[in-house]
Order: sequence, then C-alpha cells, then structure tokens
Amino acid sequence: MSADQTFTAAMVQMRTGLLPEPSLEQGTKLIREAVAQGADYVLTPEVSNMMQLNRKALFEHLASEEDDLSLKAYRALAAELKIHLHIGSLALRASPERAVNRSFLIGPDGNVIACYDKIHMFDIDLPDGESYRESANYQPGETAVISDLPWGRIGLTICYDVRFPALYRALAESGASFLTVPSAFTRKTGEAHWHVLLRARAIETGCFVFAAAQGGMHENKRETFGHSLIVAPWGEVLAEGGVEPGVFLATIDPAKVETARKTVPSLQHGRRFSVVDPKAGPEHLHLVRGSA
Ligand SMILES: O=C(O)CNC(=O)[C@H](CS)NC(=O)CCC(=O)C(=O)O
Repeated sequence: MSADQTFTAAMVQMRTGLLPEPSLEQGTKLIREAVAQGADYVLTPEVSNMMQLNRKALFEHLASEEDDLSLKAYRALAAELKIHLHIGSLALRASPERAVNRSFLIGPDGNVIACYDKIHMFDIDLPDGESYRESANYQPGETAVISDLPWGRIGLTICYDVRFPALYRALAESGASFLTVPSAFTRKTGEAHWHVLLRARAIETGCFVFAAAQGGMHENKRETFGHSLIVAPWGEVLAEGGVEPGVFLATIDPAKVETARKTVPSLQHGRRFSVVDPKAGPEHLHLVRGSA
C-alpha cells in the first residue's frame, strides 16, 4: 500500500445506548459488515460506547482506558479483521471526578496508533430548552493530533470541534490528507449546519472529511442527526447515511487531495494579517494568525 493507492473508507453510523455491552455488540456487527463490503479503514461515531442521561449514571459506567472493555474488544477486532479501525470516541474515566472524550486510531495489529482528546466542549443552550454542559463532566484536550496511515496522513477531531476551522487548517498544514469528525450532533443544529460545516472544512483544506455519526432517538431520550458523511477534497459528498444505523462506504483516491489543492491553492495562500480599528489607536491592534 502507498500514498498513491486507493482504499475503501467506511463510516459506521450508530445509535448508542445507555450501556457499553450492547453498544459494543452494535458496533462490532456494523464493523464486520463494513469489512464484508471491502472496508480498509472504518470510523465509528463519537461516544461509541455509551450515551448516558446524567453525571451519576455516566460515572457509574465509566471505565479507565486500561480497563475499558470496548477498547480491548475493538483492538482485538482490528487485529482479527486486519484493518485500520478508528473508534470515533469512547467516554472514559480520566480521574475520579473527570471523564474524557477520547478518539482511538487502532492499527491492523491491534495496537493503538494515535489517540486524541476532544478539545472544544459543547456547552450550549438551544432555544427549545435543549441544553448541554459537556465541560461539567469532561476534561478537554489541549493537543491536536495527526498520524500516518498507509494512504496518507490523518487528522483527529471530534464533533463540536468542526466549528473551529483553525484546528482543521493546522492539521492540513501539518500534512493531513484526511480529517475525521466522528459526531453526535443534535438534530436541530445538524439540520441547520452539519453538511455546510463538513463540506467547508473539506473545501478550505483540500482534505477528505470522514464523519461517522450517531443517529435517531437514543435510550437516553436524546435525538441525534445522523447523516454520516464522506466528503471529497473538492467538496462532493461521496457517501451519506440517513437516520438509521448502518454502514456507508466510498472508494478514496488520495490523489484527489493534490488535484483539489492545485486547482485552488488556498492552503498555501495563508497570510498573517492584523485587525485594526483606525479610530481606536495602535493599542487596539490585534495580530491574528489566519488566512487572507
Ligand atoms: O454527551 C454525550 O453523550 C455524547 N457527546 C455529545 O453528544 C457531544 C457533547 S454534548 N455533542 C456535541 O458535541 C454536539 C455538537 C453539535 O451538535 C453542534 O456543534 O451543533
């Protein structure tokens, strides 16, 4: 395998329940289905192991990375199937008081190649009363992560991260050809923003975007948007799910990254610029790292 070879990427769409065991069963079945359809790389959604109602219930079922049964089982599965298995995220115990939302890229030998802790916490209040305080339970990561696959470099992110384009530009500038956004988007924000955000990240970086999603009404009464997506560097949607769990695949040609970037070289046109308010004077000048 080399960077000029095509491969098959699969998005596993899930409807994760309250407990790790049935979620593992659901994930395993879908991953096997993806491999039966020819997948070389499989991505599962954010919190593939469980979606809990409240802090008490969450912490009752959280395991540390060392003890987590899902991670153990998925490592064995990757080795058995000889694939790159990317578990979009697992809710894990980081300390007695804090959880962590951690993504795991597992190699065909069953070893963890890279992991990433979600940086941006989803702390928002929607107009209909739906409210999230991810930071109340989870400790955020502080490091962006890239890793090398046989077909090119991959950047790891999770869900709400997708709203912070500087992260994706940094990953692309660090050599990523593939950006991953395993998610559990709300139905409401997903309807309004999901496709636009993911296609924009692909277009502005010239990367493939892989986004495996949670979908439907969960046991914890949360409704997620679904619509797992694979987006090409030019912005086309190559595969898309609906609301139901399932497997969505596409053939990935890494050469498309270079083609898109040659056509629109915006990634090379990043400039440092300053933002000034001419009326406010020089002390109000902010230097911003950004793209012109
Ligand atoms: O808490 C869990 O059980 C699983 N984690 C999530 O669902 C996370 C944090 S609450 N969801 C998001 O980040 C949604 C982002 C989103 O919907 C948006 O950016 O619009």
